[in-house]
Amino acid sequence: MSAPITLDGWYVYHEFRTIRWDRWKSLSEGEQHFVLREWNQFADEQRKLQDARQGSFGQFIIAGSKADLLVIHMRPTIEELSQLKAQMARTRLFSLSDSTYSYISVVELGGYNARPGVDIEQDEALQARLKPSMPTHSHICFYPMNKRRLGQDNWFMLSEEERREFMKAHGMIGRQYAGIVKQIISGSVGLDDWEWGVTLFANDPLQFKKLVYEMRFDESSARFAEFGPFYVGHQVDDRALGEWLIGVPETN
Ligand code: VOV
Repeated sequence: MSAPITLDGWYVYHEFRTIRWDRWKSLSEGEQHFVLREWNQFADEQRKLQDARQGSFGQFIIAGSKADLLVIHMRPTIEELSQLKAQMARTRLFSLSDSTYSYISVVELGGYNARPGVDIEQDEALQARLKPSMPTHSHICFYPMNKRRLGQDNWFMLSEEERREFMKAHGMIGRQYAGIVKQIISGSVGLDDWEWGVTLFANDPLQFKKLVYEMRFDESSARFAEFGPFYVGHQVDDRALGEWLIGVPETN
């Protein structure tokens, strides 16, 4: 039994934050705008790097009370992610918030995606999947997961053929959501507490529920999947982030 070959791309850093609302509310409006301007400047630098294909960046507001904000960075190295952590820690927005969860992983594709005779580095379509720009869909869903190792349901004891069959059925369900839900699967064995990070993007958050529910009935999930905490939210530009933090007067 040997581990399947994977294609690994950029490292991924999910950082979840909760705002210290008491401290935020104690700032004057001018101070709040200053905090936002500083953050927007940082975000702008990240978007420029993304445009130059040197990394990937997204900012999201998370629903529910597990977190308020999610920032995602992708970079070629772990060191760059640690640099970004320190850079963000130096911003006032991060001084006014606490980390509630973070996740480190690396974008992962099945080895069979490599085309025979084609250099992976020269395969533009593959490179775009291994080093993805942040999808522009309005909504995001993130959760970490494991494949079970329990008695008869031990994913890692299956033969290559069995695993391939399971993943084929899994992929068939996923394909029905082409153009509706985009997935970034990142491997985290040896990097973080779970084996994979699942980051889904869609313009209609109900499609997350439909897809994940459908997959629950598929054998690869029904028998083998174990899940960590789920997060759902929406992607924000700088203006929407500012309005969410400062509060906009209701119009009626
Ligand atoms: C948008 C939907 C979608 C699509 C099209 C899709 C397709 C595919 C394909 C073709 C492949 C095979 C490897 C490769 O070629 O990349 C995978 C691989 C994988 N997936 Fe997936 N997946 C989706 C979506 C999707 C979801 C929603 C989940 C969470 C499962 C659930 O129950 O909540 C998931 C998980 C995974 C995982 C953990 C792996 C790696 C497992 C391993 O052992 O290697 N995935 N996935």
